This record gives sequence, structure tokens and C-alpha cells, in this order.
Amino acid sequence: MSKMIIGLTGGIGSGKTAVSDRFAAHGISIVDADVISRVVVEPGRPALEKIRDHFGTDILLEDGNLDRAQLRQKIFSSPTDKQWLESLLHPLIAEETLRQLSEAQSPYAIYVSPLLVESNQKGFCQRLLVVDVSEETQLQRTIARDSNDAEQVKRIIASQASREQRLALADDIIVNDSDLKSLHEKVDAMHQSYLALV
Ligand SMILES: CC(C)(COP(=O)(O)OP(=O)(O)OC[C@H]1O[C@@H](n2cnc3c(N)ncnc32)[C@H](O)[C@@H]1O)[C@@H](O)C(=O)NCCC(=O)NCCS
Ligand SMILES: Nc1ncnc2c1ncn2[C@@H]1O[C@H](COP(=O)(O)OP(=O)(O)OP(=O)(O)O)[C@@H](O)[C@H]1O
Repeated sequence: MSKMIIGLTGGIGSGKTAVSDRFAAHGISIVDADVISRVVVEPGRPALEKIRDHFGTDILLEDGNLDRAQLRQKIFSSPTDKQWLESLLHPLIAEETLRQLSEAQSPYAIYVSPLLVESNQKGFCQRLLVVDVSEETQLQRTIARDSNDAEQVKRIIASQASREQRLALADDIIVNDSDLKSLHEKVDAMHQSYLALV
């Protein structure tokens, strides 16, 4: 088991994956809540059946997989549906997260989650690292990546913690306002400072 767990968070499109990929390149174990949230709803999993019973068969694609774009549309326009989905998935995500973290072998491990500040997941992290960008950058990068419409991305941003709320809880901050090369340099420096802590 790793000696230290760093929580990594940031809003949609802030660069959490870009940052965690760079830590992974240094051999650091990454446990990613967004990745786990896909595994727990794979075909054959009980959670997918519950989602189908709740939203109807139309929530599945023809091949039986979850229609994630449709579910995203639904939950970010209905707070009740969002709450229902979160109460189904968050305990499953937490269980798998703890399992994966207990297997992490690197000097420290990173738990990536968009909701570390919102839901009470900070508990098992010794430090919180926040990737910080302006809302304009979040919008631009998310739209370019997912071809989502701006209104939906704005609704997702509005449903998440604010920049200020995240920064208030941060132990460490990476500002991702420049190019990927400069992001990698910042991560490399952070990696060295974490190694010095363990
Ligand atoms: C709604 C779903 C199906 C959309 O899937 P999709 O593949 O389009 O997006 P993905 O899962 O990669 O998430 C992308 C980003 O959306 C944002 N997001 C996702 N879920 C939430 C949420 N419950 N609240 C706020 N923002 C969220 C995050 O910034 C996340 O990084 C999916 O996000 C989901 O199942 N969400 C509920 C589970 C959850 O809370 N996951 C967050 C990690 S704990
Ligand atoms: N410094 C940067 N310069 C240019 N593009 C970037 C930079 N950082 C991230 N990106 C790009 O912006 C998009 C969003 O980044 P990334 O997927 O890492 O964010 P995220 O926080 O993991 O997003 P989500 O919350 O949606 O999972 C990606 O397409 C990524 O390649």
C-alpha cells in the first residue's frame, strides 16, 4: 500500500486526466473515479439494471451499453434524477476506489475525482491537489473535446463546486492555463515535492 494518497480534483475539463496521465508516466498509481464510474455500469452489473428500471430501456444503446450522453443530458437537467443516480453509484465507486487504493504500490498514489470537494470523499486523502483553470478555459476545452453544447457544459459547471470552494480546500494547486508542455513541467515539480514528503 502507498504511504500517502493525494486527492486530485478540478472542474469539468480542467485537466485532471492530463495531470494524472503525467503522474502515471512517473510510475505513480492512479485511481480514477470517472474510470470506475464506467466499470460499475457495464452490461451484466446490477447497477445497469437499476438504471434501466428507473429510466426505461431507451437509456441503453442497441448493444446493451449505457447511453452515457443521454444520461448526462437527463441528470444535468433534473436534480432529482442526478441525486438518484449518485446515491446508486457513489457507494459502488467508493468501494472499488478503496479496493484499488489498497493495491497501489507506488511511493504515493493519486485518487482522481471531479467531486472530491462536493461529496465527502476527501476523508481517505492526506493532501488535496486542485487543477485550476478559468471557466472560459473549462468551457473551451470541454466543448472541443466532447463536442458538447455550451449550455450543457455551463449547467455541469454550475452543478459543481466553485473555483473558490476548491481552492479554499487545496493543499497544492496546479494552474493549467498554458500549454501541455508547461503543465507537464508543473506536474514533474509537484511529483518531486511529493516524493520528498513520503
Ligand atoms: C452522467 C454520466 C453517465 C455521463 O458520462 P460521460 O461519459 O459523458 O462523462 P464522464 O463520466 O466521463 O464525466 C465527465 C465529467 O462530468 C462531470 N460529472 C460527472 N458526474 C458528475 C456529477 N455527479 N456531478 C457533477 N459533475 C459530474 C465531471 O467533471 C466528470 O469529470 C457519468 O458522468 C455518471 O455516471 N455520473 C454519475 C456518477 C458520478 O458522480 N461520477 C463522478 C465521479 S464520482
Ligand atoms: N494545458 C493544456 N493545453 C491544451 N489542452 C489541454 C491542456 N490541458 C488539458 N487539455 C485538453 O483539454 C481537455 C480537457 O482535459 P482533461 O480531459 O484532462 O480534463 P478533465 O478535468 O479530466 O475533464 P473531465 O472533468 O471532463 O473528466 C482534453 O482534451 C485535454 O487534452
